[in-house]
Amino acid sequence: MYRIKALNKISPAGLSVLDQSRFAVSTDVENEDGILVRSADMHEYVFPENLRAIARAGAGTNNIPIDRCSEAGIAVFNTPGANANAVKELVICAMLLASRNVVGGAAWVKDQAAAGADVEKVVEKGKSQFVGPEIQGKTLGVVGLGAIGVQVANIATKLGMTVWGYDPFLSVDAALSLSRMVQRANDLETIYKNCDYITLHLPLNGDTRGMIDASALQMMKSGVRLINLARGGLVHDDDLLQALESGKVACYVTDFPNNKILTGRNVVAIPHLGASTPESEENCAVMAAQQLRDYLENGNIRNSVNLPALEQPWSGIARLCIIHRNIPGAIANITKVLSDDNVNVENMTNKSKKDYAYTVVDINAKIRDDVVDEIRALEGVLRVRLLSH
Ligand SMILES: NC(=O)C1=CN([C@@H]2O[C@H](COP(=O)(O)OP(=O)(O)OC[C@H]3O[C@@H](n4cnc5c(N)ncnc54)[C@H](O)[C@@H]3O)[C@@H](O)[C@H]2O)C=CC1
Ligand SMILES: O=C(O)CCC(=O)C(=O)O
Repeated sequence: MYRIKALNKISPAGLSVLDQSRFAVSTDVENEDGILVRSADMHEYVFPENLRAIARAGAGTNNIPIDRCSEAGIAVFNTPGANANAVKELVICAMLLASRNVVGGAAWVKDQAAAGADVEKVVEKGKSQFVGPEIQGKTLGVVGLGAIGVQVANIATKLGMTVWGYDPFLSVDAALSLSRMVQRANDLETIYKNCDYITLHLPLNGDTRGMIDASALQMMKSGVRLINLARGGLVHDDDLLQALESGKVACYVTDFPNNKILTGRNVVAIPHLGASTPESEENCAVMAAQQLRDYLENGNIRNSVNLPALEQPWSGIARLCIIHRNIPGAIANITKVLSDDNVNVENMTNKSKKDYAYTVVDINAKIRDDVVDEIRALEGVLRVRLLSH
């Protein structure tokens, strides 16, 4: 029985992937084998000895200490694309909210009613203060052309916008999905200087933290509208507050409000609702649970952010799953331990991702615990699991 801890509310459709006869899922299980998580901050999380995998039902993994997981031989999964449509739809909404001051207008109407005014009369008099431009004919800059950015860029062309996209690491899949109407920018400056609307769709990491700072804002068009449904940390709050105050930024719509940014003028704050649709929550939960199950039961890896993709059909009665450093001699050392003990390898796959590698070995005979321990003790080996079929 595998023990799975859910650190956030996970859609029941996802939980149903984990058959109750083999998986015990709860919020308070101890020494868990796997974790299902959405946005819970895991940076201070103490890993129990048994923990083998963390599945993030969502895209961003900045809430998970990836390096610490890798060193502990814990696979981290996410669910690329599973919530992209939900975010795309909210970005369209955000662009309109950034333009038409629906939020300000709606609050004003309620205030009028509360103050005893005849609302039908005052709306016609007062509405001019909420005038805002159309998005058709304007220029949109999309920073990050992954699962979400591509969808946003493509649909914006259909809304009559001129669209620029920037992504220095554009994947082949994303390039193939991107509309030919979207112009590729070679640098951020092109986006900053040319766009009336800028929307962020890239991960928060050491390179991107605080990228929207005074120097970036200075390059932008006066009255630019900034949409951030990616992560709050991409923006330097103090610099943005100044730009809002001066009117350089006409509106900032964020899915990641904090107390500081909420003090700014023309800030539309959404409580992290980008992926909060039943469809997206279900997609993410199902995908995360399937990946977690396949890893725990079969050692297969799909959509891991710290380990290579590897899927091997079973061809023996037992399977060794070895996470190790990506160093010369690692595979030779493993096969030597096996051959010294007369263990015949039926099938074997090795894949690497940056500093880490993963080797799956199928064998058709029982293997002694001390042989597994010998592999565990090899230089660079981080985690060994023995699965049976
Ligand atoms: N508000 C919400 O509820 C949600 C927010 N997100 C956020 O949106 C981000 C993007 O999500 P997806 O599109 O699904 O991820 P993705 O991984 O498919 O796309 C991210 C893209 O950003 C690009 N990128 C990386 N560094 C870059 C840089 N320095 N400059 C420009 N592009 C760069 C990558 O090459 C990749 O194409 C996530 O990392 C997450 O932080 C994602 C889903 C829901
Ligand atoms: O689970 C959620 O609601 C957060 C989604 C998100 O931010 C992500 O997928 O990166």
